[in-house]
Amino acid sequence: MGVTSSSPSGEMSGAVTNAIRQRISQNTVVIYSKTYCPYCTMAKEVFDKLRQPYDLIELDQVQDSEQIQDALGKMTGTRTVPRVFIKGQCIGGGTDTQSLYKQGKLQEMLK
Ligand SMILES: N[C@@H](CCC(=O)N[C@@H](CS)C(=O)NCC(=O)O)C(=O)O
Repeated sequence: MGVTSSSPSGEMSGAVTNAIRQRISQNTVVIYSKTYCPYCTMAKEVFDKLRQPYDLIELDQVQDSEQIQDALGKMTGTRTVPRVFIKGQCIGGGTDTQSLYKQGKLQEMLK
């Protein structure tokens, strides 16, 4: 994310939040995930089925993951993974993604 760990915490969290905002505004679908998380797999499988590309951040494989999760918690009200964004809006986690898909609402959101 290009953020140094030596930044004061306020500056750091602002930079992390800005980086998330930039990412979700530049990609139709963004998934903040962890490689071993079954709910994350559930969300990824839905978009794979739809052949919908997504920007994927595996938080167990990046630096600053705690700060990113904190920022996601503040932005979306939930700190768990996955955090799934469509067109800049958080649609929730894995169960939410699957439920929206089954109702056909996810497909509508992607149009
Ligand atoms: N109901 C949530 C459950 C998500 C959940 O429990 N995720 C776990 C990982 S499998 C989590 O975020 N645990 C805390 C953490 O990894 O920081 C969903 O469907 O997304």
